Amino acid sequence: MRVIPPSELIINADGSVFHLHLKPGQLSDKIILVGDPERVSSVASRFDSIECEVSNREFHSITGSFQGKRISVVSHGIGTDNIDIVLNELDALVNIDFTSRTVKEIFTQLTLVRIGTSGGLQHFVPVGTYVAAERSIGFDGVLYFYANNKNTRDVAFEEELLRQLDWKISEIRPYVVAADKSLIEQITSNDILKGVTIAANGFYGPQGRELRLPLADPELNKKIELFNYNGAQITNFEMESSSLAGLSAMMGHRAMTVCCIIAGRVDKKMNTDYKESLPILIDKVLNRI
Ligand SMILES: O=P(O)(O)O[C@H]1O[C@H](CO)[C@@H](O)[C@H]1O
Ligand SMILES: O=c1cc[nH]c(=O)[nH]1
Repeated sequence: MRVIPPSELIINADGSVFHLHLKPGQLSDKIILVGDPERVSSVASRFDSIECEVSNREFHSITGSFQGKRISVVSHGIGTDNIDIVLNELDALVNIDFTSRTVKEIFTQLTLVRIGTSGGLQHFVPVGTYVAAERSIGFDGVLYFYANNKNTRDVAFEEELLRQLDWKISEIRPYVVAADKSLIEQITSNDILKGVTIAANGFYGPQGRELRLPLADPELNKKIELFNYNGAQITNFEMESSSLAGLSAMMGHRAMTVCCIIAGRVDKKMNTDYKESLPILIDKVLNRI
């Protein structure tokens, strides 16, 4: 059996995992992920009891009980690269024996729902809408570093994307992955829109925002808005759903992202008071996970 060396799976002196500072046993198999460390407290404020709370860098975790369900809420910060850290460490906490440093014989499946904020890309996705990423388009490259990533990707969708967007940023090839189908059904019910979400590798240029630096392809967002693949249109921008869905599928976990639209990129509207509309989405997810 392969023993994973200390430099590859880094375990802190207190027995916790390197970045998250969580110890095996402190994590539930039902996990709510959020970007903002403060949002962790907002989710946990609805818990009936708190079992543990741990914080390191942007990673803030609370495990507790909500209406008889043991749930962990973990913040991941911003970006798909952070998801690589969080997913690998969450998976290690349940599927690797920290004493023997070997992969456990019995697999534990995690259910992960990311609750985020997002920019809307269609008139039918105005500020205030809740959108689940049934499919994600990754502008990042995280998935490409893992073997057999092609088995998880929708290559036909990717090729159509390159064609319809007349893709000019040749140094990057966007990839397409699906969220867990059964989890999408469980969480969306009939009051959350199922969409196609772009996980951009930045908030400004990669989402078509031009401040001082000109864009490599100023027409890209227009083409994104017009894209249509067998009736599916691209609904929104955020920054993590692709690597979350892709890595989870490769590891055998159930994962999805649901976002509250706070920026209307088509009609240029912005809701800076989104901290009002997120609690409603948090309650929906807590009740359905
Ligand atoms: O509100 P969160 O969960 O952080 O999600 C969105 O907001 C951040 C950018 O402002 C990115 O992380 C993006 O994915
Ligand atoms: O426009 C937006 C709003 C929130 N998060 C994003 O990534 N983009």
